[in-house]
Amino acid sequence: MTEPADPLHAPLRTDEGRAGLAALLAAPGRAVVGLDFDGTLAPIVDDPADARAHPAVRGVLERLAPLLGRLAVVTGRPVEQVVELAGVAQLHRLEVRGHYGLERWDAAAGRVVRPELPPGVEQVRRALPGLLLALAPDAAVEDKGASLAVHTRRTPAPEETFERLQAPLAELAEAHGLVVEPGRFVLELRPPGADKGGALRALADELGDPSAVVFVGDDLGDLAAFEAVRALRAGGTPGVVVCSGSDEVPELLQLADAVVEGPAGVASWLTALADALGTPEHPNGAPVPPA
Ligand SMILES: O=P(O)(O)OC[C@H]1O[C@H](O[C@H]2O[C@H](CO)[C@@H](O)[C@H](O)[C@H]2O)[C@H](O)[C@@H](O)[C@@H]1O
Repeated sequence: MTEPADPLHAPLRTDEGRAGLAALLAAPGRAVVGLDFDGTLAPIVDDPADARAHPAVRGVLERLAPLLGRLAVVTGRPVEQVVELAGVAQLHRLEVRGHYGLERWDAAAGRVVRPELPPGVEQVRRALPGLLLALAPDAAVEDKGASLAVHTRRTPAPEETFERLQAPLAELAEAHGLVVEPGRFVLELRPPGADKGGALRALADELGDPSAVVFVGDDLGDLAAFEAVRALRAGGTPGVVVCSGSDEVPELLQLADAVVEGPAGVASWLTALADALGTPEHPNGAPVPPA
């Protein structure tokens, strides 16, 4: 496939999205950019432990972080895991919000800030093996500390197993004060009270009067952030919603201002953004790497 002439603007198909990008380019130092991890920065793989950021991601985050008001990975994973899988441990000014905004990396203190977990997490941890043994013994549990994710991708019938587990896992979660977060062949039982929309709004509030708010995501758990961008737009803050497109979550495609082709497309779009911010109109542009 040939690259579009203007890879930054070409994917945008709405006037609101174009206005959001223009506002970001006009004042990048007051812009917020939030990025999901799995399926957006990292290609989807069968085993969550094998997920790694697309090879171009670390470099482009390094270029963008000093140019933007806030650049953050907003993920359903624990903070430390994403810092490791994205290879961004030393990355100055990159923020990471984990567990759908429940926890955050405090770079200054060098530690993760997280609230005390509700007892329901431990109760579900104990009850889950018995329930899965009866209903879907080949489903895999990813214990994320603050939540338990049940994956069906590696079962012989991923979709069917996912559907079979939906109601019983919702009941189990509810009985212990948790909620179910559905995703790409995953049902995650997690504490209530946080979502990616809240995490994105918190980043915008902390910055104060952002010039633009952008979110890039691929999955149902990103919808709250998509909605937050729309709500901010309704309140007068320009914004852009970008979907990392996949056949697995077609419902997101119509909800975005731009659709790019998975994590490779996201990396190219972010690179085009970094390139645009590195032009003479933006004297604070990215440093030129040594030859
Ligand atoms: O908010 P995210 O950063 O997108 O995290 C959401 C879930 O992503 C992971 O699962 C997904 O990616 C796996 C690795 O590619 C894949 O095997 C799985 O099918 C996907 O659902 C992660 O394992 C979950 O814990 C996250 O909640």
